[in-house]
Amino acid sequence: MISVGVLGATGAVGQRFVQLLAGHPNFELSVLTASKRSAGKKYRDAASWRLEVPFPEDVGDIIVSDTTVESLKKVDLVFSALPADLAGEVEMQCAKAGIGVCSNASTYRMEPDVPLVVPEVNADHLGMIDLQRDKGTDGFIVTNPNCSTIMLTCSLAPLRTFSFSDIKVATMQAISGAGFEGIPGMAIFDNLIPYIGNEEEKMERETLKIMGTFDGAEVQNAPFSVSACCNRVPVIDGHSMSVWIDIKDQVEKVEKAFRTWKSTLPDLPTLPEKSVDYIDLPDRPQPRLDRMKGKGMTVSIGRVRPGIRYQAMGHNTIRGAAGASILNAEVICDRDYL
Ligand SMILES: NC(=O)C1=CN([C@@H]2O[C@H](COP(=O)(O)OP(=O)(O)OC[C@H]3O[C@@H](n4cnc5c(N)ncnc54)[C@H](OP(=O)(O)O)[C@@H]3O)[C@@H](O)[C@H]2O)C=CC1
Ligand SMILES: N[C@@H](CC(=O)OP(=O)(O)O)C(=O)O
Repeated sequence: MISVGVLGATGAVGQRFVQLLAGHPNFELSVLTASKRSAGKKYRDAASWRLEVPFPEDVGDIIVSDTTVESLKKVDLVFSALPADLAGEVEMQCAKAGIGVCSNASTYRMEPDVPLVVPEVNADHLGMIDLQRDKGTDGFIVTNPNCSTIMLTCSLAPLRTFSFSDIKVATMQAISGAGFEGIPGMAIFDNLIPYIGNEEEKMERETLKIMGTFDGAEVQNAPFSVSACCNRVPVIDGHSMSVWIDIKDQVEKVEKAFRTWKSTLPDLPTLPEKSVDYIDLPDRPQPRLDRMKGKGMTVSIGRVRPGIRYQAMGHNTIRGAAGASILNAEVICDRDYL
């Protein structure tokens, strides 16, 4: 078993990590960190448990630690669910201390030697870990993308064999994406907020890095353009998006690609049977009905129409955050980087 820690374990993504890691066949949860407000308390008292699944009693007595590298001496790998403005320093200290870091935070995503990985799309970018090691880092930092970017890039994986140059996307994002204390009920109930700070820019730049080619030294960005409009809607979990991609006159072939595409990854505990699932119904995918498909790791696709236009949806704190990071870690172990 590999001993692991979760940074920011009491938050919306942190609780998902704890849920998904409790009982994981390869990772043993041994350290949970949060702010000074929570440090020193038992996890069951520090985390106000807000997920729809029962609290994992086995980890309830772990004493929450301060988020410092000293607290993490007994772990080999940490999953980071820290706010981006706090993640940078401690993640780098961990990597330098020989600990592997799989991070949700946006801090290092665009660094040239940091892999930004959706394993079904660009697992080969993990080769950037060698670049970090060449510079003397004993551990590593591997990041997963912004939650909406993960849904978009998963949906693009089956379309790589087509020729296209322009993608437009309009998102409808769940409120859990802003964290537990992120959006007051009075702001979102009976409403839509047509702005999520920096989200459009992140979707536009991260997609090009993920879909780009890594030659062993650097990533050449993908040669297409992405234009995003991001909206917050009163859904608890599940980011939806309408996508326009300039593939001409090939509706049936695109639909077939969505139905038949399979990733080439080996069997891994968090890899769903279908990373992309095409639903042949006129009013799907819907967050409430489809977000838990593949234990929350499947991106559902529907409504392929001429243009090409289609709809995509996935669970933002599982496929879009904690589950994505755990899958990255499983691939990292499978490739002997840890
Ligand atoms: N929510 C989502 O869908 C996604 C989130 N992310 C990213 O994941 C990260 C976490 O987001 P989310 O879980 O939503 O955020 P939350 O606000 O729900 O949780 C924040 C966590 O960070 C801890 N924390 C806050 N301040 C400090 C501090 N000064 N020192 C140490 N720990 C601190 C909190 O601990 P305490 O309880 O003690 O305050 C809590 O555990 C962010 O970087 C976010 O951008 C990425 C993809 C999707
Ligand atoms: N901004 C996303 C969640 C998030 O935190 O993304 P990022 O990790 O890119 O900041 C949302 O609100 O749904």
